[in-house]
Amino acid sequence: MFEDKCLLITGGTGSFGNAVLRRFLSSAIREIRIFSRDEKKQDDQRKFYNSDKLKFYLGDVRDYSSLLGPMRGADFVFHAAALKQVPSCEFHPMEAVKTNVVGTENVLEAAIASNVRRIVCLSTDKAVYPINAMGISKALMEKVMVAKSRNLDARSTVICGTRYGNVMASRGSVIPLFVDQILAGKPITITDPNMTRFMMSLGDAVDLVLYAFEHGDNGDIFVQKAPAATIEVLAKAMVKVLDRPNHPIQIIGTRHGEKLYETLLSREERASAQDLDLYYRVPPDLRDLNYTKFFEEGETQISRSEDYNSHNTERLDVAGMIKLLNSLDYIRTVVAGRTPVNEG
Ligand SMILES: O=c1ccn([C@@H]2O[C@H](COP(=O)(O)OP(=O)(O)O[C@H]3O[C@H](CO)[C@@H](O)[C@H](O)[C@H]3O)[C@@H](O)[C@H]2O)c(=O)[nH]1
Repeated sequence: MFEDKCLLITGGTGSFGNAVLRRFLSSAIREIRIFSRDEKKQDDQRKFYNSDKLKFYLGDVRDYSSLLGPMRGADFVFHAAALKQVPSCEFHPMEAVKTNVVGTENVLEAAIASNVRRIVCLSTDKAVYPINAMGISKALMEKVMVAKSRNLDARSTVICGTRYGNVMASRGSVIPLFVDQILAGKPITITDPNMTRFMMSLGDAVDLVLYAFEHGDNGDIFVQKAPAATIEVLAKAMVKVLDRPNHPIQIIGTRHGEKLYETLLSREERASAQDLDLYYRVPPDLRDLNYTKFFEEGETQISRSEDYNSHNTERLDVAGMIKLLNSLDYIRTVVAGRTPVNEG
């Protein structure tokens, strides 16, 4: 579907943008536009990929006018630009609102005005039952996405979204941290041994977004069914994979804004979601804008439903976690004694 087409990636210098480039640059796509505010990272990308298909646009999603040039003539948009660090959003919540909420509205308005055919917005499991400013701003981003998609004619523009969980071995995340601790001979720091997280690779995340591009209707949100593991299982698997079975483990307690488990689908969403084997598709709430039904009609199906979270999904044991870790390029590189490059 991307043959001879132009794709714009907002936040294109991030881990997701790079994963898309690795997947797409040798395809029949005509042009990939990278939109970001990071001049230095754009320069690095330009040198690293050295491809005529790549075009760079400096700008910020907060600035509507900076989006107009790159949108003109684009067929598809991946909207990946976001503030996604939990602590920084916690301390600067309005910055999260400006980038994640207002920025998304700007991207969608600019895309609609330019007749972009399909837009996929990236969200996170932290947007479901959110407890921190990052998750709250992403939840609102999803609402903006669904509201904007409401009156669109699908023959001109389709806007949909994806949510994914922790990307294994992404920059700054727990797997590279544990590797550094093990290699430096320092104890592995575990927050809470019983805390669970979904385990997805960067490749899974790209597959999910591509699926949304091909199959999404206006307002849909797609979620990948993923296994989960406790942090204790992850730590035990890591010391085995790195062949340090007796490495010390220290429990440090839960960090600020952190949940015991993450949720990919709320109870309501799971009740209405379409099960697509590998994925769930959550259709938009299309109740009429008159609001009457909102107050008068409940749904018994929701009362019987349960959310989809990292506590009740398929649970990996140590052997299963080891297998998954060994499938990551990052881990294979570490085990081979070479300098690893993060998955994202
Ligand atoms: O020293 C540590 C650090 C983390 N963890 C646990 O490991 C899991 C995953 O942690 P991490 O890889 O830091 O991911 P999250 O905190 O879930 O979220 C990270 O990944 C998100 C998605 O990319 C970003 O939005 C967040 O800012 C970033 O903190 C959690 O259960 C943590 O409690 C530990 O046990 N010990």
